[in-house]
Amino acid sequence: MNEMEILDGKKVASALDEKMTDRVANLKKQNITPGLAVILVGDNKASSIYVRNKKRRAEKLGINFQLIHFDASVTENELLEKIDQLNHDDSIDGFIVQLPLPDHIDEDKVIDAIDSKKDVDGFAPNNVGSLWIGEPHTLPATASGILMMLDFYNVDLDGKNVVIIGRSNIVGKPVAAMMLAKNATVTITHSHTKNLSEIAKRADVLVVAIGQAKFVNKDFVKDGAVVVDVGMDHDENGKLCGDVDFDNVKDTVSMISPVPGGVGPMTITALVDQVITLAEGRANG
Ligand SMILES: NC(=O)C1=CN([C@@H]2O[C@H](COP(=O)(O)OP(=O)(O)OC[C@H]3O[C@@H](n4cnc5c(N)ncnc54)[C@H](OP(=O)(O)O)[C@@H]3O)[C@@H](O)[C@H]2O)C=CC1
Ligand SMILES: Nc1nc(=O)c2c([nH]1)NC[C@@H]1CN(c3ccc(C(=O)N[C@@H](CCC(=O)O)C(=O)O)cc3)C=[N+]21
Ligand SMILES: [Mg+2]
Repeated sequence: MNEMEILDGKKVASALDEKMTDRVANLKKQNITPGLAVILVGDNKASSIYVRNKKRRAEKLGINFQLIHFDASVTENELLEKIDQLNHDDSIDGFIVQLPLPDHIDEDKVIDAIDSKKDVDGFAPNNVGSLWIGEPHTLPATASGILMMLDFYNVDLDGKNVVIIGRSNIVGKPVAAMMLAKNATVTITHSHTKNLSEIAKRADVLVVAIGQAKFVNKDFVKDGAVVVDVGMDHDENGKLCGDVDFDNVKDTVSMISPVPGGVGPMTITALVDQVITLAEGRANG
């Protein structure tokens, strides 16, 4: 049995909050308050948790947080109008449109409408392009938060075999880009992947982002692997859980991020860090 270490996102987040609080205080001396807006459509569970925790953290750090909550029946045009307004609102440094959107709305069209300078999710096509070729303007928050967390625990990615399960634009692909930039050997897997557990078992670092409660068990995990669980799922009792069956793998892994208390708080840290950085850019004209 291994000595297992918890990748404690909550702890890392509070450690990094101190520095961010100082940066916000410095901005306020220059009469600048970082501004973050969030557009939420409908009431997706994972999205609602995200909104609640962002609001809490933004208020704690002294960031101006604005929630725009539309009913699921909102039209694409109403949404695009709101985006245009935020693009031109000087008090808002960055904003995000929470995904998924209802089926009657074209996600690509919505993302395209976001001014890439305010795109704190890093979703706009030119930000995605910059991420893959280097020197990105903004970084997708979840991927960025995962890298901050691994860095905090001194997990070196250079030369490591990384396997990512899930290829979404919001998690899987940006994690791949960022880990590739750290010289990891990256494999991206998805629902068409054959022999998934065998491939996953080759990973030194396994990142799971699929949205299937407790899907990954020890058949997928090499002895001593580092496991990052991105899932925000609910178990059969309606309790929040991840994509990884924590109890099943805990004696196999060397490190694992729990749900809750792992990647979630780090996503918020990365998002807020980015908003503060954009506000600092505004302060420096
Ligand atoms: N903590 C955080 O900060 C965040 C958490 N999340 C959570 O992470 C999870 C994933 O989110 P997201 O990336 O948006 O999900 P999506 O639904 O957009 O993508 C899921 C991906 O997983 C793949 N997949 C689904 N089932 C399987 C399977 N059985 N085997 C292999 N691959 C599979 C899909 O494959 P295919 O492409 O072939 O369909 C797809 O690529 C969710 O629980 C979500 O709530 C998301 C964002 C941030
Ligand atoms: N455009 C867009 N960008 C996103 O980054 C995005 C999105 N849409 N849609 C929804 C998902 C989900 N997501 C979460 C982030 C943090 C927590 C979080 O704070 N989790 C806490 C929950 C603790 C609790 O309050 O119970 C934790 O894991 O400890 C949850 C979910 C970001 N997402
Ligand atoms: Mg849609």
